[in-house]
Amino acid sequence: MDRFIIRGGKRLEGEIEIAGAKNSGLKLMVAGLLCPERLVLSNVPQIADIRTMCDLLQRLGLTVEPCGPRTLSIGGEIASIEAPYDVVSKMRASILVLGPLLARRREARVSLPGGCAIGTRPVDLHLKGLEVLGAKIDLEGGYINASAPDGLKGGRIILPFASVGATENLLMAATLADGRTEIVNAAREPEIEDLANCLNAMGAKVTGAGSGTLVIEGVKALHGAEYAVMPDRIECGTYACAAGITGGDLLLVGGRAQDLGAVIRTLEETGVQVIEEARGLRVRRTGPLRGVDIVTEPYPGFPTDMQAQFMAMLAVAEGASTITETIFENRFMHVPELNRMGAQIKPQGRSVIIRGVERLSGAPVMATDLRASFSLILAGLAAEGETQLGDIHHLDRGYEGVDRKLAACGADIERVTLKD
Ligand SMILES: CC(=O)N[C@H]1[C@@H](OP(=O)(O)OP(=O)(O)OC[C@H]2O[C@@H](n3ccc(=O)[nH]c3=O)[C@H](O)[C@@H]2O)O[C@H](CO)[C@@H](O)[C@@H]1O
Ligand SMILES: C=C(OP(=O)(O)O)C(=O)O
Repeated sequence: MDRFIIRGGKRLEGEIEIAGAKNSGLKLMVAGLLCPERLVLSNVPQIADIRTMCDLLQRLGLTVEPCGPRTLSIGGEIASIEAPYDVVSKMRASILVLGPLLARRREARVSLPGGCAIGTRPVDLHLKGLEVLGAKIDLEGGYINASAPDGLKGGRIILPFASVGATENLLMAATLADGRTEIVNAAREPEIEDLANCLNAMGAKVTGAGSGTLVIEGVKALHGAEYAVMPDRIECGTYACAAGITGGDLLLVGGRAQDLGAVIRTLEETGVQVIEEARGLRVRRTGPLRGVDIVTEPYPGFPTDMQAQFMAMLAVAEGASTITETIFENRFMHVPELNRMGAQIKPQGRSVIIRGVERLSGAPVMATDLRASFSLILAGLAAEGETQLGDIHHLDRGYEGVDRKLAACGADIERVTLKD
């Protein structure tokens, strides 16, 4: 079991290369199911979730091969329509194979993903939307059995909540449906636009990405394409918090302000400067950190995936802050761990009240999910003394080379492997 040992108190300065987005790359890989020709994806991050998706696509019969630095070639025929429990339980994004399998093979058997550390995370909106497109769905033995013997038919789907995953599943399914599909109240996250652009490069007819209403004119077949995964806006926001909490100065190479509006506004409110440069975003802090109030919302609001990282930063800001989490019902698992490091954070229902403290102190802490893990690293970077972070497999799911990237900018962090 690996863990990180962080000795805090170092100011970060230098450059960090932002990787391709986990939350886009995974979906673009799934799009490879929509045609037998090669989909060549570049700027794919080197993280555990991408390896899990390689495994799942291979189990479905596709060939997934590296063909250059950070480049994957995906192709071949679907040989199995079953996404088994052991993969889906590792990574919830596996549910996204449901729509493409139905579109291509007219049947699919996908394990129900179940909840995780941040919430119950049902998939009812995915299933209801596929029913509008003509699929018949049965749940049995923990599996979704779906079929559309006459093929999927275009339809008008109104999502009661702008779910990212449901939008992506339905969008992919609709590309090969017969006729026109409209997805109303579609999610507007930049990753949806990335997926729509990739699907269009494969011959799909998708318009309206980013507007809240997606219109998809079904086509008979898609073809191979080459596409570059967008930069990871959450990784970029996370390292921006590392500059903020350490009073540092980082150039986040490849970071794009266009995807980070609410995050940048909030950084500036806390006293962290963000400057767009030709190669990316420069983030620095020279004055004090100030408390702010944050409410997580669907894009273009403040992202839930940045909530834990801001909480670490606000734990050492001047004055009081509040954070209200509206997307997931249980995304405060990092609170007790931050409090063990000396933070003063009080949960109250869906909100927390944070009273900024002058300093945190290093402690052994455990990660509970991906972003919570990084909030503990951020706290460790600012704390006095040594922080030991265990359970870092959560972090490996979505962040590439954390110790390498941080150490290159002056952090005292090492990854150690403990023998049992
Ligand atoms: C792999 C990936 O891209 N993950 C992201 C994706 O997750 P994911 O696609 O799971 O997020 P959703 O937008 O679907 O979920 C948001 C909320 O809607 C609820 N819901 C969702 C679907 C459904 O059928 N029924 C239902 O009730 C969920 O339980 C959750 O409370 O978007 C989230 C919200 O920006 C991000 O935090 C995740 O990092
Ligand atoms: C919640 C996240 O991912 P997932 O949906 O894969 O659990 C995340 O990226 O913060």
